[in-house]
Amino acid sequence: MAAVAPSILAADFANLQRDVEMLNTSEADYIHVDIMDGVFVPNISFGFPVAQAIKRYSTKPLDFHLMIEKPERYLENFRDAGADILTVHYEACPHLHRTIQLIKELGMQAGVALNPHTPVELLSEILSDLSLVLIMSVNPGFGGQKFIENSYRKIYKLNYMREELGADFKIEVDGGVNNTNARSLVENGADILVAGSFVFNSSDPHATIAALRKN
Ligand SMILES: O=C(CO)[C@@H](O)[C@H](O)COP(=O)(O)O
Repeated sequence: MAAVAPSILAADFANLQRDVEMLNTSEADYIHVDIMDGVFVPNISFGFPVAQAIKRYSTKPLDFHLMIEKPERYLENFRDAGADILTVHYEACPHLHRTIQLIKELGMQAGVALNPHTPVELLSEILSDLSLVLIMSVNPGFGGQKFIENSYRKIYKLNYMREELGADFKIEVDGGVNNTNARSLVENGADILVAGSFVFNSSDPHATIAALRKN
């Protein structure tokens, strides 16, 4: 059984309260919140006021994915905005170990995301410190992109490393996730499926979330 984290990036922002409440009454395990700064990725999503509004209405744990340069500047702000899990990018953190420690000291679960070109082996020295590793299966910045097939291999390798270490971090996959690849992703070791357009563009998001969870 997979956990599902619908990505709020694909919601109708003019009806954000309605869409968050729709997720509250679904089987979603988390709400995935994408923060983009227009520097680390070529897109800007939203900032603290919108994140706080999501928190105000959500009854689900919030899983924040920071696609921003130097995320260590804002860890406390995201804790205050309601993050339960805070994921930073390997590629955006020169002092990743310190950033992870700070996230944990602030009482959040710490995650690290990897861009499609970044090998999972680069995390070997900090895997035991993490609650989550996020494998990007598209280049970050936009919803609705095509799934990158090499992601299966990365998840398989990361799952092998997890077993070797006896570690218990979760493996999350994000980008182009749908009902055609969800089963293979879980078979290769993914625990949490992030899905944006596949959930929000479906005619019955509740049924879509429930079906993804069955993988
Ligand atoms: O982080 C990102 C994109 O950078 C994702 O969370 C997307 O929002 C997923 O959207 P879909 O590919 O599922 O439409």
